[in-house]
Amino acid sequence: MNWKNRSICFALLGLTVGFHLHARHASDLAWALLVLQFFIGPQLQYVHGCLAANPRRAEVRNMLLDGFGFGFGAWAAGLGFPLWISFAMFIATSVNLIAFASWKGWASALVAMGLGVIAVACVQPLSFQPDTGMWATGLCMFTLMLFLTVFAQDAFLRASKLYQQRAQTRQQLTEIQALKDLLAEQATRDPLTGLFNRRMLDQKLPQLMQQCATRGTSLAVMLLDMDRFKEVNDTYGHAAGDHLLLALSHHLMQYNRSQDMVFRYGGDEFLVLFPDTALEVAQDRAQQLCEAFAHLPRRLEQQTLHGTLSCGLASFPAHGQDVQTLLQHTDEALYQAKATGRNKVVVYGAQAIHTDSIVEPSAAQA
Ligand SMILES: Nc1nc2c(ncn2[C@@H]2O[C@H](COP(=O)(O)OP(=O)(O)OP(=O)(O)O)[C@@H](O)[C@H]2O)c(=O)[nH]1
Repeated sequence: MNWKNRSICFALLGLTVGFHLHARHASDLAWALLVLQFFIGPQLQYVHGCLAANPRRAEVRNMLLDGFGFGFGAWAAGLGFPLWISFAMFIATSVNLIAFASWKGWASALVAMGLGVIAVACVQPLSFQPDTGMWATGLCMFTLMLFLTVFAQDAFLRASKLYQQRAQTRQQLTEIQALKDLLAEQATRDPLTGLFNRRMLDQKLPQLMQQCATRGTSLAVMLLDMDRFKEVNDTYGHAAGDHLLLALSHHLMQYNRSQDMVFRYGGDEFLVLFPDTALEVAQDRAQQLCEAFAHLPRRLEQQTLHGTLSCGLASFPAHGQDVQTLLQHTDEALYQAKATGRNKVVVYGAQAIHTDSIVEPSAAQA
């Protein structure tokens, strides 16, 4: 309970006990104790709580002290257990401590109050005078009601805050998950073309090989490389080179069947996987793809860029039964295409086939 609510509830309880003391013509000592416990005490406890290294523990200590002090000890037992006052004090102490430590708190409230009774019993015989006057009873009921209301309101505010925090945490978790998904997606994509990168190839190729092996089909692997691409960069600049790379990636995606997968293998090299595809079919597709690309003029500002492609083809399981061998043989086929004049499709272990395309060099007419 906060300082304001605590001060008000204590003042009202002090007033209640005051009415009772007045009716009984209490001694000056009783009045002094009353002022000390109900009016000065909460302020001292507040200061103590603020200065404490562990405010929560200090608050529990304060409540136990309350239980001992105003509970059965100094007031309830000392005054002969006035019914309403004792009841209100017991409820207040119990509820406070239960809120902090559940049933353990309730037990400690009982112990604190019991010690209070024992303390009184040590100095005077215990008596039982349950009646209180109308004012004391009425004020006591009002105080108890106010205390419980304030307590419930406090609980409501804390629960609302907790609910809000949970909602925020859920929202943050959703955002973190979205970011994680985005990062995972970005980690598998080439930033320039948006195509899958080599990391993704490392995941997908073994899966597709396994899939084709299970189905008894073949997987064709095509490795493409732009011919004399360095000249494009050198002649027209890096941006023009990027432009051509993007054009090629769009072209590959257009020629792509839904089951095929296109990867940027690195630099000006692209790799296409044709699952469940016979080598001859893949070869035809490669042929068409390269020819179409070579005939496709791409305008960049004042220039028209042309590019031809060299292409190596290999097939699983015929040309390699593991990832490394298959890629190595595809690369060798591409190397052969380059070595034997570029602008052609070469199947691993077979004769090169010239692409019916424009004349090299690959780039450039204004
Ligand atoms: N514009 C651009 N150029 C790149 C990029 N990545 C690599 N390159 C360039 O691509 C060129 C690749 O050249 P190579 O494949 O080695 O040689 P080439 O000129 O294509 O000749 P051949 O392959 O033998 O026909 C290099 O000049 C790289 O700097 C890129 O993202 N953008």
